[in-house]
Amino acid sequence: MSSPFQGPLPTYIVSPLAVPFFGSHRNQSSLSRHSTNHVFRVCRNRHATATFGFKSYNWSCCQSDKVNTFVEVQQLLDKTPIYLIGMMGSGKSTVGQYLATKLNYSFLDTDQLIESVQQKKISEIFEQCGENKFREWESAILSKIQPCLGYVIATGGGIVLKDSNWSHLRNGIVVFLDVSISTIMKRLLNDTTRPLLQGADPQKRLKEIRSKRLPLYLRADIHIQLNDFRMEQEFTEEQWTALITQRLMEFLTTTTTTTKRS
Ligand SMILES: Nc1ncnc2c1ncn2[C@@H]1O[C@H](COP(=O)(O)OP(=O)(O)OP(=O)(O)O)[C@@H](O)[C@H]1O
Ligand SMILES: O=C(O)C1=C[C@@H](O)[C@@H](O)[C@H](O)C1
Repeated sequence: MSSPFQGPLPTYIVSPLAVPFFGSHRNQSSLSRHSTNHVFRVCRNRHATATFGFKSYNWSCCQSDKVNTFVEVQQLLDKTPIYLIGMMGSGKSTVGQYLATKLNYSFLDTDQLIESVQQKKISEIFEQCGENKFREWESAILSKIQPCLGYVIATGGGIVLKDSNWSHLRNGIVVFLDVSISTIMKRLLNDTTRPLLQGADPQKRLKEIRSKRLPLYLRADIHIQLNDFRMEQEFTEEQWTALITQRLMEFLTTTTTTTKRS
């Protein structure tokens, strides 16, 4: 595979690379990971889940507990990276930046890194180099940034396609932002930057892509689906962030278990 890293790396790529590998030094109150058998053991004993139970969640309760929740989640996370996955237009970049700020994390976006390193827009890369080359560069970027403690990482919509990418994603907590096709269509109406949607029938294409990828997206640790709330209007970035934080809290505090991750 040819490397996308030609010449000096931008400083925001270099700094995360200096971060030591995540895992072995971590203590019992956070996450420990055994990369060989893909077992992810989470020690979860810090919280009463009932307080933040998914089903009983409501926004007024969230408002009063919000500050404490962000602090608690930060402590429990102990800088564990958070990878956002999902279809193009699901809001990974938009929500990811907001989430990072709230958790006192930094933010990276694999699409932006590829564009920055290649000095080309994604649409130009697809056109001039082809999708396969883009996927190679995407994997290379992911492997370079994978030890990023304290980062929220918005990934490209197709990152889930390669099995080898999952070995990197598994270094953190993987969150699937699941947004309906109609919402994506509304958001990306007239968008010209997503090369896979430039054909005659973008809605049909989105449906095809989603049904092919859904089993892969569902490998995430946390699945957040807008329809769970039967709401028709869009969630704001702030609401998404509160929701993700609440689901992270649940993930990190549920009774101690050993969970198989495929
Ligand atoms: N919660 C939201 N409410 C309304 N619009 C949103 C929301 N989140 C994102 N958007 C809009 O949807 C579009 C796509 O969002 P964004 O680029 O964050 O998606 P993405 O998942 O990172 O997409 P890609 O994988 O293609 O990079 C943007 O125009 C953004 O402003
Ligand atoms: O879903 C996809 O395959 C893509 C999503 C975007 O994030 C970009 O990575 C690119 O447009 C391809």
